[in-house]
Amino acid sequence: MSEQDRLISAENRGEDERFDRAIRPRRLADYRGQPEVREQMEIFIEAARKRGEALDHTLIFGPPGLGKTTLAHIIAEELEANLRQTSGPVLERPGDLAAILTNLEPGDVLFVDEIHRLSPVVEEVLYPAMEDFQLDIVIGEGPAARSIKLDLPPFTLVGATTRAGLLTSPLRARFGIVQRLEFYDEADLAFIVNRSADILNLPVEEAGARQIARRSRGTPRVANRLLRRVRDYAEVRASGTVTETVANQAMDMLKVDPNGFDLMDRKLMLAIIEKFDGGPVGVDSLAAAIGEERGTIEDVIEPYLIQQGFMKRTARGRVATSSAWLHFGMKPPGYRPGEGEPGLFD
Ligand SMILES: Nc1ncnc2c1ncn2[C@@H]1O[C@H](COP(=O)(O)OP(=O)(O)OP(=O)(O)O)[C@@H](O)[C@H]1O
Ligand SMILES: [Mg+2]
Repeated sequence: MSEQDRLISAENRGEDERFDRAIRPRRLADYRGQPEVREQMEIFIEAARKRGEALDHTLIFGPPGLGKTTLAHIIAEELEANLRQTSGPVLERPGDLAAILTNLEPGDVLFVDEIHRLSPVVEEVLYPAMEDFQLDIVIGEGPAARSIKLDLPPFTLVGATTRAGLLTSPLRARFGIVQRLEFYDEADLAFIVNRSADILNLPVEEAGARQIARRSRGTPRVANRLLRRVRDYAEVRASGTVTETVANQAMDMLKVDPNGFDLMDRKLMLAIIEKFDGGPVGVDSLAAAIGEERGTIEDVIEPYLIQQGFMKRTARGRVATSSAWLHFGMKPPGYRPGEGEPGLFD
């Protein structure tokens, strides 16, 4: 199964985007969960507004589908500022960034998605722009080349990344506000499912919403995607209402298990257990063993498994925890009866 086909992949694609526009929260008050992030941003935004200044540059990081893009849009909305949007890989040359910067209005929010993928020459242009609202740029080539300095209006750079670790330290140091998004708990995901269902005019029973929330890998995008598939099932195989039974049947059919693990999660855990005796195994060997890219393992698959305690990252590599062995009905190495599920191997 490729990343494209992965039902609970947190990647964003076509159908999602249309649906996204309808259900994406637009104000901080509708941004569910992430209480610390919300409280801090409320204060920073209000303070900036009161002073009539641009908000400090803000870096948002966390695994895919947790709400980085959503939060960037909300920040602009709450500041009543224009949002200009671009991304690291799109800005190929310094001139691409210079063109955007010189068109900014005072107080604008410039959202740079995948900011860890900026090329070094483009990043150089960003440093003085962020720090002093100045643009240093070389025009022309050879002997005719000259360097010019331009003043920029005060603006807010909002950067988003799934990999804070890949940011260069000079870039990281230029963000006054750094927010890390966490996986969502079941109650928040159930709330998000109910809100989306309302917008879709889809009747969902509380227990049905709970089941979807439970199997969403802690990720709002996954919750919304599962809701859409469960809706299909409810309309074709049932009366159209998402009850607990309908939700469970639909998700069993989709092979999303009660922990929210899908085929990729299971493949990864099983590879560590069966091919590497439970680990530790280096991420590159693991990537080769399951035919996945290292980046996909690091960004998309393992953060949730680690957060749920099914996998560990150690200095010597990835390790499957006893929860992972037990999940597959296998006996973890060094397992003593009485730990984990009682009686299973007695
Ligand atoms: N806090 C939230 N409350 C309600 N819905 C949310 C929240 N965060 C995200 N969502 C929903 O989840 C979807 C995915 O969020 P978003 O696109 O912002 O994720 P992302 O972190 O930018 O992902 P990626 O890394 O793939 O760019 C959005 O369409 C939005 O509807
Ligand atoms: Mg995004």
